[in-house]
Amino acid sequence: MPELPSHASPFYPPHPLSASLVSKLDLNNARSESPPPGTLLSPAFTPPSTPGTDTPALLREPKSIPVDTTLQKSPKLLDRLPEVNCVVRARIPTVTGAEMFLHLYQNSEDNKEHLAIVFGRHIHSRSMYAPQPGETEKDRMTRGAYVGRLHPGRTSSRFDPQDPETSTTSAPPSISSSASALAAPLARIHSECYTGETAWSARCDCGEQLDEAARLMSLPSSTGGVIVYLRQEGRGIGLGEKLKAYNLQDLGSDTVEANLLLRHPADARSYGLATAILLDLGFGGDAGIRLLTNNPDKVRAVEGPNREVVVKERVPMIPLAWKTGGRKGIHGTEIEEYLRTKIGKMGHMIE
Ligand SMILES: Nc1nc2c(ncn2[C@@H]2O[C@H](COP(=O)(O)OP(=O)(O)OP(=O)(O)O)[C@@H](O)[C@H]2O)c(=O)[nH]1
Repeated sequence: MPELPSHASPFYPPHPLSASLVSKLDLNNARSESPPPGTLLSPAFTPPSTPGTDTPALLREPKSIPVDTTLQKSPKLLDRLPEVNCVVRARIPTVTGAEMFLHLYQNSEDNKEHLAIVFGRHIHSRSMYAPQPGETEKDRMTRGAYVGRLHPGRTSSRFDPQDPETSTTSAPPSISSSASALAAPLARIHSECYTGETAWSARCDCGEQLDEAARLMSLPSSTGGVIVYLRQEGRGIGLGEKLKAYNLQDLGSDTVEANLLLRHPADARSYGLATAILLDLGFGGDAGIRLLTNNPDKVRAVEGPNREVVVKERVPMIPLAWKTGGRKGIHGTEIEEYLRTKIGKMGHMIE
């Protein structure tokens, strides 16, 4: 096996045929005179909105409610936060035109790929920027540990002569040192929902909430923010068990009863990983965050055992159908029942 750079994947060494294939197909210079047939179009060219449907084009900052969690009964939290390490980061131009940086984390608790979806170039992961032994500048840029923007020919991860913002600093700016960070930054802790975010389910509003969080964090007036995307599908019970819960719901149970019938807690999630990721991204300390949620348990739990992160304000996530008087958003008996159970049995604060 040839010597590979430290960033090379252990599983996929470059295939000798790949270079000749690229030149044969002339992929780098592909220019088509006529549009490609519909059958060849990537889904990326078809409807850009996620199953949550689009949210209204309001350019206002969201309304938020001051929060004082010291008055709240503390939920059961781990004594210590888990360790997290951002192993790779990349810029993603999105279908709405906004740009975000996807951060992929490893952690000391499980083997899942938890993510942080970061809006704003001033928000940086500390673990990502820490130097690694023996790495080259190319290695650093390949794993995403650079300031500013990558472009062909760039040689330094720390300075970019083409970008004055990077040329005078050796460390990435932090969110707290950013002059524009007057309002507490927005944060959402989002739990994975394959059905609602990918498979067009109208049983829940998860896809819609993800869209709305991203929209708010990319408003021109926004100071940016982060969506911590935790892989705790089905409120922590996993997709297989959630699908069983759906069948029990079709047989007459609500979402809480279905979990209990399957011998799971009503909600099996925890948020220590989210707290640790927020800290890694510089969201700790008294400056606080504005948390996008309706879930009262989440508000205190996200702060961590010693209030390492402070939730200053809560931004309610109002279902789009309610906000638009039924003109947009998800409709149906299932979503109504789902929201009714969240309010009635789980105490969600959906005004
Ligand atoms: N067990 C179970 N999980 C569900 C069901 N519908 C959605 N989920 C999961 O619920 C999680 C989202 O939680 P919600 O209760 O909708 O909202 P929340 O995160 O507690 O609160 P918000 O921050 O206000 O969104 C995701 O992991 C979904 O996969 C269901 O019928 N049963």
